[in-house]
Amino acid sequence: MGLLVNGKWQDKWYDTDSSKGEFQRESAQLRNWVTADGSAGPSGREGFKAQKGRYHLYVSLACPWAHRTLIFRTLKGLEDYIDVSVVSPDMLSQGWTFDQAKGSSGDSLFGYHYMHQLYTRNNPTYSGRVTVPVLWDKQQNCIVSNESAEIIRMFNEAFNHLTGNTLDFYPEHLRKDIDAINELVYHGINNGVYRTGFATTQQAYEQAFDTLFSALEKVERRLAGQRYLVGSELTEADWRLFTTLIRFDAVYFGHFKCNKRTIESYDNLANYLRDLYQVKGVAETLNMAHIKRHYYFSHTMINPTQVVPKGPALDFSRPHNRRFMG
Ligand SMILES: N[C@@H](CCC(=O)N[C@@H](CS)C(=O)NCC(=O)O)C(=O)O
Repeated sequence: MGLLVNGKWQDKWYDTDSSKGEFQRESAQLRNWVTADGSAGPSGREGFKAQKGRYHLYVSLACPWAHRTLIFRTLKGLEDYIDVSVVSPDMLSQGWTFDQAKGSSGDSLFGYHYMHQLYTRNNPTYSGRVTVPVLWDKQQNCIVSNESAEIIRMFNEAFNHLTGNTLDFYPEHLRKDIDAINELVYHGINNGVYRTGFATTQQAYEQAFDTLFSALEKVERRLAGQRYLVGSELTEADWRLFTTLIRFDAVYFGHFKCNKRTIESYDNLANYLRDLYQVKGVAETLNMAHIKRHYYFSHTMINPTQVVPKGPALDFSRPHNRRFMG
């Protein structure tokens, strides 16, 4: 695990000394947008027009942020438009690798060994963490974006005129509600599990833990009266929550010490999770072996033996009770 400093790779764990043991996530730096006509998006520069075969998505199947982009690629029918390379679940001294002997598909564009090579191809003096997902532009030979929250918005609409798929997970009339629930879910839950698991003082851990479970309990109550987070329509807010929930009992509960309750023990959350998992195409985006291997094997400061647990037994294909809800 490490980062680039002026284009040079350094093997370094997160610094929590200067923040009283708190894990602070670095903001994504590469923020251009693919748009239908190539005009600039909400940030970054213009010149990234939606075209078949032009963009390549780099993901880890273990990573909840990358998982969002894979789900959107599937739900928006983009498989033939955007191809994918998958890194190995092990993220050790060189960061993400394309080790085919260890579960990676290989880097199908450049045959690189390491993800950091892609970042320095984009910018030879890059400084920052080398994260997935990454959306790459084959035409301009550069990174479009390394921010999953924005990549899913691009997938949601930029290619509609090419694919004819007009499913909308960020509809105009629900945007305010979606933005509001995203805030709670991001800080409390998506990033909350990391803040809990990567805390290096008791106080930072307990604070993150309490924030996490209070957010989960809020969501549990909300889901008592409605099928999805903002009502009866399935939106991006649900998919953003889903990728954390699906990893929770297998990884965050034990490895990140998020162990007040399992998701299985919350009636609404457990049924809701199965409901989302059973949406057509979604189960195929889940790779529990990569998930467990990544966290337990890569975070050697949390789990120095690198032993990966066999359990728990989980079955997300069991029936759920949410079909007839409003
Ligand atoms: N803001 C980014 C965060 C992505 C992220 O943190 N990905 C993790 C994998 S789960 C990563 O690549 N971490 C490597 C590191 O922090 O060095 C996004 O949502 O796209």
